[in-house]
Amino acid sequence: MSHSLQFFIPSRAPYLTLQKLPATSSTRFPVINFPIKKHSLAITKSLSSDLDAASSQVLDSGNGQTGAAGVLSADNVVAVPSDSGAAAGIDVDSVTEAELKENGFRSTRRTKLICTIGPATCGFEQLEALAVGGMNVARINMCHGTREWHKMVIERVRRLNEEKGFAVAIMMDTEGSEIHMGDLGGAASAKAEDGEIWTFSVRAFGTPRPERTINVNYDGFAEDVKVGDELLVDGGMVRFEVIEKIGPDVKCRCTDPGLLLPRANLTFWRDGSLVRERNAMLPTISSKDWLDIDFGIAEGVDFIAISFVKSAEVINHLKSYIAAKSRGSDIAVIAKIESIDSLKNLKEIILASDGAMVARGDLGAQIPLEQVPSAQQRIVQVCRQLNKPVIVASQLLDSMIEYPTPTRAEVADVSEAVRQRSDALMLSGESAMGQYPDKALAVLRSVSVRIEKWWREEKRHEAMVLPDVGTSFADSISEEICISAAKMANNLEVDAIFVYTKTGHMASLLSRCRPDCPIFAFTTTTSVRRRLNLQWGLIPFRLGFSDDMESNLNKTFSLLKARGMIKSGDLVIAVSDMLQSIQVMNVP
Ligand SMILES: Nc1ncnc2c1ncn2[C@@H]1O[C@H](COP(=O)(O)OP(=O)(O)OP(=O)(O)O)[C@@H](O)[C@H]1O
Ligand SMILES: CC(=O)C(=O)O
Ligand SMILES: [K+]
Ligand SMILES: [Mg+2]
Repeated sequence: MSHSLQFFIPSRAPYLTLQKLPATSSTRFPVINFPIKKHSLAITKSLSSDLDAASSQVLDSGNGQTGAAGVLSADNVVAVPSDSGAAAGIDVDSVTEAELKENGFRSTRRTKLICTIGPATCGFEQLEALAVGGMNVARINMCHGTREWHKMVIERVRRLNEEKGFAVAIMMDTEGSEIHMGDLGGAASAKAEDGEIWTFSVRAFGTPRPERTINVNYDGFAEDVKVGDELLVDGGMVRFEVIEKIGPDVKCRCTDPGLLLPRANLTFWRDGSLVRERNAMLPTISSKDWLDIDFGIAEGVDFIAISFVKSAEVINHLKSYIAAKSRGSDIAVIAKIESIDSLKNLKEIILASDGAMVARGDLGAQIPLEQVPSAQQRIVQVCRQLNKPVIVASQLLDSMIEYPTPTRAEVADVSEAVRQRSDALMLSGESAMGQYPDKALAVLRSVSVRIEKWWREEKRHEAMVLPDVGTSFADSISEEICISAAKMANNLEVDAIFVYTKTGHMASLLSRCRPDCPIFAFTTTTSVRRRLNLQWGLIPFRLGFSDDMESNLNKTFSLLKARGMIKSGDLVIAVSDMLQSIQVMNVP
């Protein structure tokens, strides 16, 4: 039985027709017992076949989606030659593969994990252990380390991806030009004791650094502070009171002792509020940041995270700079929300960006700590509504820098970020210089999987209204398709949603709906695949596909079945951004 429906489409989209799928589709992919079979609609965009039909037949899967029971060791990871055997051209990391085989679709982790790379994790084997443990994105912080060191880390992550089939993305995080201390002349830390007098100065001190002296990067420092001000290091980890100013030198008495770390952030407070005199005029992107950004573009990093964003203009400026400098490449810009100004201009900053980070470390030094949780919730919500990935960062498992188990409060904090359905969680010091980077990652992984499962079982999804984010009618169609597909997936309890997407946009629209099942995102380039690895619920694969959905599905089914990653009878919903349709089918 073949039906054809003609729909009147307004003249703004004359190329759209709405038709029923040919009977062959449902014959090939029988949708047993589901009325949807008979009403499977396809909205066909006839100008869509710009696909490279000859694109490669390689299939890569996402990495490290380890389930609750999915304990995998590094030696499980095998590089599969891409020209081997029946399932020709499959190249897949064994972490995802083993997980799908052993635990099925439902147990895959939806929340993505970011690890800051530092001295504790920069070796090839250490990076590999993180990838096996579920790292989706490796972050390098330009506040620390040399150019050579950053280059080495990028090369190692790349090699890991090439040799083992991972899709670990690289995020470069700029230093920004807020006020911070110097690098302590090479010392790892310095201890400030109660009542000690320290000198903070814009003067650069020689080596060895004189006792109890700290260099400050902001020229206006001595002019802007006043006697009686409170000086907070890293948002209050150590506190000083300003007692005297002598030219460029500011003498301070330690009132809350603690460890000073290299390049720690400095804020000063007067009468209970943050002082932002001329430092409010500091550029968001310093001259050093621009050099780092050039380096990031040249190295082809996947994300550039901009520290201390104050307005949307700086994001727009950077995006056009990247577009001019790196024609064709698509580096995503992540706005770090860590200042009062960024909270004030939140919506427009997020609209201009490709994603945002709740950078709670510095944010907690700029607003009262008790306001950080509500700010986090607001940022996560705005990002979800505007369809931008959001990262919750800093101090998630801070005690694990020193101890092998987290505190109960830390587990509760991680759970809350997962329950808010943020896209990604980030480790900072825990993975950069802590003693238990793998254990910290394992805690993020197991808490994520557990809380996601609990939340699905409870079916306590916030009924979030997802506003239109696109600007064209075609965009609205994509959004409606994704919202409907996600809803159908929940109601029909399907095993997975498949999305065929060249730019990744349809995949992100599906991710925004936070459906109960995982989303297999098939895309043609490794760079889009890596970028999708930041987004909630997406398992990104690279696959050469054509504009013929039936052959794409056939190919995908046989490739995945040959690897044991799906099986006959699994119920799947498929959407694509070429043929705009929703298909429901059992795997043949
Ligand atoms: N590349 C590196 N080399 C040495 N130490 C590093 C490196 N990256 C991070 N660290 C250490 O890990 C700690 C936490 O890392 P993190 O990236 O959170 O830095 P941060 O200084 O707190 O700045 P930010 O506000 O940008 O996050 C740092 O304070 C530093 O001691
Ligand atoms: C990550 C970061 O920059 C912060 O929390 O301040
Ligand atoms: K930074
Ligand atoms: Mg910060």
